[in-house]
This record gives sequence, structure tokens and C-alpha cells, in this order.
Amino acid sequence: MFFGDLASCLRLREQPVTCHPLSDPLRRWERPRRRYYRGLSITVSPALCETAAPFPSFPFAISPVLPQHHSSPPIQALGLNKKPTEVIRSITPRIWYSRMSTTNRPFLSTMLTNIWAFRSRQQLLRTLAKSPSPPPQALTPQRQRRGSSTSLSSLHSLEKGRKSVEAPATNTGTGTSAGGGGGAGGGGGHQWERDGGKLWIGGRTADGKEQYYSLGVIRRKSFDQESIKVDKSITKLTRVERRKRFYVYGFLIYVTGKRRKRAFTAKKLVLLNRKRVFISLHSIQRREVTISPQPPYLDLHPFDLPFSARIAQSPMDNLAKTVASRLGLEENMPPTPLDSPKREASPQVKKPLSMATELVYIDSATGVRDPYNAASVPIYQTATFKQNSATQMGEYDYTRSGNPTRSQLERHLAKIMKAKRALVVTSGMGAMDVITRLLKAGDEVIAGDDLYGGTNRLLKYLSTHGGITVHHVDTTKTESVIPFLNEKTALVLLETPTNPLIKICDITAISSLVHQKCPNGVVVVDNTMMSPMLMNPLDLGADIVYESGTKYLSGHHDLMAGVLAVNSEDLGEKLFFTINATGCGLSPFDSWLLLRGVKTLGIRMEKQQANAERIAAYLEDRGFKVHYPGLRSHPQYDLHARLARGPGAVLSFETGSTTISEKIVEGTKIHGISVSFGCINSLISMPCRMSHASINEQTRKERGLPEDLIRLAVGIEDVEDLIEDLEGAIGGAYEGSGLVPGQQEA
Ligand SMILES: N[C@@H](CCSC[C@H](N)C(=O)O)C(=O)O
Repeated sequence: MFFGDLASCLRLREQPVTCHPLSDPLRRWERPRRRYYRGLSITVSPALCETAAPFPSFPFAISPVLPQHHSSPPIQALGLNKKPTEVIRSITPRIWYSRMSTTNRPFLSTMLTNIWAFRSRQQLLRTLAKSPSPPPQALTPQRQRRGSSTSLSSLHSLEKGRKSVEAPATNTGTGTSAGGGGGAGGGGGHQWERDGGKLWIGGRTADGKEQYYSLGVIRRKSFDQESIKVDKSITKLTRVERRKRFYVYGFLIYVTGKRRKRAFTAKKLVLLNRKRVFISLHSIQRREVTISPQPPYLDLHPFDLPFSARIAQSPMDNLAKTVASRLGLEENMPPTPLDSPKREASPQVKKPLSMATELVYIDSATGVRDPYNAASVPIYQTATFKQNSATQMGEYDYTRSGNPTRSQLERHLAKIMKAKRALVVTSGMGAMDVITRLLKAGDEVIAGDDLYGGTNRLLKYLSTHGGITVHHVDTTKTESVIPFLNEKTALVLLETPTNPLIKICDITAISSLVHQKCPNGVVVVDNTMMSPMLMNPLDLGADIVYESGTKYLSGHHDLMAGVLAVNSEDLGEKLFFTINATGCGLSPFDSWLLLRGVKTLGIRMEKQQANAERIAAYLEDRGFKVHYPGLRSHPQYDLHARLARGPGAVLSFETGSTTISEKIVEGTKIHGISVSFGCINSLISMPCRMSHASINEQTRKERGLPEDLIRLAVGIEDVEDLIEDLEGAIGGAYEGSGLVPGQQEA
């Protein structure tokens, strides 16, 4: 197939096209042999075309791709009444013809690679500006299928079984020749149909407009294996896969070539029946993903090979609506910014990178790209984002809903938290609040009896105001959880190590029990004390992990933040919904600070943990009852070692006397008397007076929280100085008391 063939048959439609002013990545893409122009993408959609031999006329859709390469507003149809070569030549004198198909099968991918390339974006924009816009009815059935007066609704009827559109006879051939297969009577759809596995993506937007965005080839792997089951059209994709070019265009699924390892995954495609797939657009992931801000969901209709072409008709029909509501997803859900795609190893990377490296390394393929390759992700200190038009919304519109700096942080966190999606909010308790919004009256929550005071306070509030039943049990004994597991159990909250008694919960065992016994049970783990450096609860069976970003993740106590991470798309969407709806997303500046902090988590934690191990041993030698999972004396030493990669840097110890404890705390100099932990500076506190003061004394007593407990959050200072500081304070506190460390005050 040659570009010239297309010249006689292309008909373009136009809408204003704008490019991001910073986007000029062409040079980058000239280098590899694939010649995509990344600033603008062109989508050829036979779904919308008039047919002309040997090809249908392909309306072009031009989609601006933001410089970060992850975002594209919905395809904007470009409808110049010019032949494509004219258009393209008027845009640029330089056209590359690469990867010509020798099979004559008009793979969309082939064509795209053939026609990519505009040297001058400005030139293109000027050209477009001069061209008249087509009337809205340009998307008439006649334009979709030559020789057919079938309307979209009749095609929809076809979907429903009224076969008002027959496949042109010419399309039942071998399917290997574009020219023959796509002959004069052939609908564009059939060209693709024979190649199998093509998807037409179209739909009705929230405001009722029909939009047809693209079509393409989707490879089987792109589907969530669980949900896709076997679909005839998809099983035909083997050939396509072999070609190693997998395209679904428009604003969704995109290109991958194994050589470049730019695979992506479409997730949560729910197969409604053999021919229809319901898809959450938010779930599409790819490094250079284009995500539609609207509508949130579309039906995708994979071709049914033996039958005639089917064009996506997707007002949200009842079935789709049912699925959406079952998934808890609303039709009118707001746009969601980037998903956080799982990192895929670059071809050069032979083995998985270690966490220490992952923390520092921002993968340019999964990260938000900056056109200037800024080494530090810029702070997008903006509340709003301008749109290309009144109807075509970009990925970002308002920072409450999403911001590129936050997106970059979320992607990075998702990677290190071994999550599919991470979200960041304004505090750890904010994260907890977002999670508890999954609850409804009548639900039951199981939480520990040794847990952070703020968590306890929020749960108490929910139980008194929200109709939620909260069971506080000793989650560090797995068997204590069992009697409370039932069909009403909605959340099981685990902190491990617990705060402040540093006991350990068996995340793996409890998660498995919850998932067996509670159909609606979600296991939530507060991983603040370990951080992703030391533990990844999602890998241990948890459904949601949250952390206070104020602590180890940022490390300097100069910001408040909360982090949520999930592997379930549904949960991710629900959490995002609350964040957007309530406006608790992290600000651009704090996102930037947190991202910067995360990069040093590895060395901070290493040093802090090493110091903590020394101090724990020192305190134990000194005669105190020390709670620290790095000590052999810890009753759950082995369990912790199974779950985590280190004991961390928070420990607590009992003196036997609250008066002595107060004196020790107040007698230190280097240790700051402060709540919180995870800072590079060492902190000392008395939980019952400070972080856990919101739990009343009676409850503290019932739960066995010692009033004399001292909590140490060990920093990066010289450990000898820290020990000397403690020794001075301890010596001073006991002087003249008649007590010795560990001795209970009468
Ligand atoms: N006054 C605060 C106490 C915050 S404690 C912070 C941290 N999670 C810790 O364990 O030290 C409050 O009432 O929440």
C-alpha cells in the first residue's frame, strides 16, 4: 500500500487542532525507525469513511498529544476537503514513507506510520485555521460506509440483531488484500474486520453527542485476562500479534512494539457478551497513554468476524449501565487524570531494579514527560488548565481533579508501592478518610486495638455518626479476627507494626481469611511505619495500602501528605472519585516536595534503621522492656521478618514509671519532643500524652496501652550522639528515684 493510493480517497474533516506549546518531540522520534510525530497524532478511521477503491476514504482525526505523552484530548476530527497528500504537503514538505505494508492489508498501524510527520506544527495549524469546518452532520452514515445509507442508529439496531446492513460481498474474501478486500463496495469496517480483533470505539458523550473516535487492532494480551474470557474476534488476533504492532486508536489504547517495549495494558474490559465490551476509559494504561476525559465509559464492539461490520454505538445502554452500577462507577463520573501504570522493564534492564534504585529513578517512559527533559519534575503551580475548545476537554482541567506534578508523584509512588494506582491527598488521615468513604451505614469494620489515635478517633466518629459498627480486636493475633468476619465486614484495618506497641499483624493470613469469608471485605494496611522501602502490603494480599506521606516518604517533616495505593482499578476509581469530590488532592508544591523526599527514602531509612537497631539494643541492655521487631526478643520477630525487609526505625520502651518517662523525654537534647516519626531528626514522645491522647484513658487502659510508654523515632544523626543523649536523660531521670530501669513504680 502506498500513500499515493490514499491520496485519491481521503476526505478530511476539520476541527481546530491545537498542540501543546511545549510539545516538539519530533526530533526524538525521528531517531528510531518508527516515525511517529508525537506532537500530533493522526487517526484514520474507516468507521467514518466513504469507501473508495482500493481504500475507503479515511477521515482523519488529529489529536494533540501533550508533551508528557500521556495525554490527549479526545480525537478531534480533521476534515479538510482536500486530498490527503495535498493536506499533508500543505502542512509539510516532508513526508516519510516508512513501514509500507507489503501485504496490502491496510493495517491502521501501517498507514499511520506512513503518514505521520509534520515538520512544522505551526504550518499545520495555519493550514487548519484556513480550512472551513465541516457541518456537524459530516458524520453521517454515508460518510461511514460508502453506498450505505445506514444510519448510526440502524447500525445500532444491527447490533441488536436487526440485520439492516449487510456485509458487502467483496469483503468475504481471503482478507489479505486491502485492495481487493476493500473494493468499491466494501465498507471500511470490513477491511479491518478480516484482520480480526479490531475495535471500533465510539460512543455518546455525557452531553449526548455521538463521537466516534477510532478503531484499531487490539491484541489479546491487552485485555484483562480475567474479564475478557474468550471472544471470537479476539482470538483471531494471533496474526496481528505476530506483527508486533498493536493499535487501538483514538483516545484510548495505543501502540506497542515489542522492540521498544512500549506495551500497555487495557484493564477492566468487562466482556458483556461475545461481541461487546464495556470499558472504563480511565483504566487504560500505557506509558504514553491517551486518556479520554469524556465520556468516562464507552462500549467497545470488537468485530465479529463472520458477520458484517459493527460500528460502535454507545449510548450507555442498560447492560452497560448495570455493569457500571455494579462496579460502583457512575456514568457521569468526572474525568480522571493519569492512571499509574505499572512499570515495565526497559529492554536494557535485564533484572528488576532494586528498591533503592527504583526510589530514585523516574522512568521517563512511565513518567510524565517534560519537553525540556527537566531533571526535576516541574511544579505545575496552576489551579486551572485551558482547554482546546468548549467541548473537547483535556486531561487536566482543574487542579482539584488532577495536576501533572501530582500525576508524576502518583506514578512514581505506584511503582514503588507495587501498585497499579497510587493517589495522594493532603494528609495520612485524609487518606484514611477517603478510604472510609467506601463505607455505608450498616457496614462493619474490624480494626486493631493498638492503633494510631487519629485512626481510632475517625473510626469512633463513624461509629457514632455514620451507622458503622467498629470492632477493635487484637489484629496481631490472627485468630481474634475470625469471629468478626461476616458478610457485613467491609473494611479490615491493619497497622503493622502497630502504633505505639510495635506489634505485628500477619497481613497475609488475615487478608486470605477476609477474602475467603467476607464477600465485600477490603483489607486496608497502614504502612506508614515501614514505608515501601521495607514492606509492600499489596504483595502480601492487602487491597488498599495507605501511608502518611508526612513521615518516611517525605522524611523532613516539612509537609503533610497521605498516600493511597491499590491494585484494583475499581477501588482506584472509587478513591479518586472521593478525592476529586471532596477536594483533598495534594497540592502541586507539596506533591513536588514529596516526590523529592521519596528519592532519598532509601538512604534515610537505611541509616535510621541502623541507628534504631543500635538504640534498641542499648535500651534493652539498659534493662528496659523494648518493643522493636529488630530485636530477637520481639515475640513476633520471625513473623515480621517474613513480611518486611527490615524492622524500621520506630521503637518504644516501657520504663515502669510515667514520672521517669516524662523526665527521660524532657531530659533529652538532640531528640525532639514531638509527635510523628519518619523525619531525619530523632524524635521522642509519650504516646499516651501526645499522639494517642485522643484515646481516652479508660480505653487506653482496657487496650493495655502503658501510660509510661516512650516512643522513639530514630533519625539519621550519629548514633553515638543519640545514645549519649538518651543515656544522659535516663541517668538524670533515675537519679535519686530509687528505681532502676524496667522496675515498676509502686
Ligand atoms: N495532635 C495530633 C497528633 C498527631 S500524631 C501524628 C502521628 N500519626 C504519630 O503517630 O505520631 C492529632 O490529634 O491527631
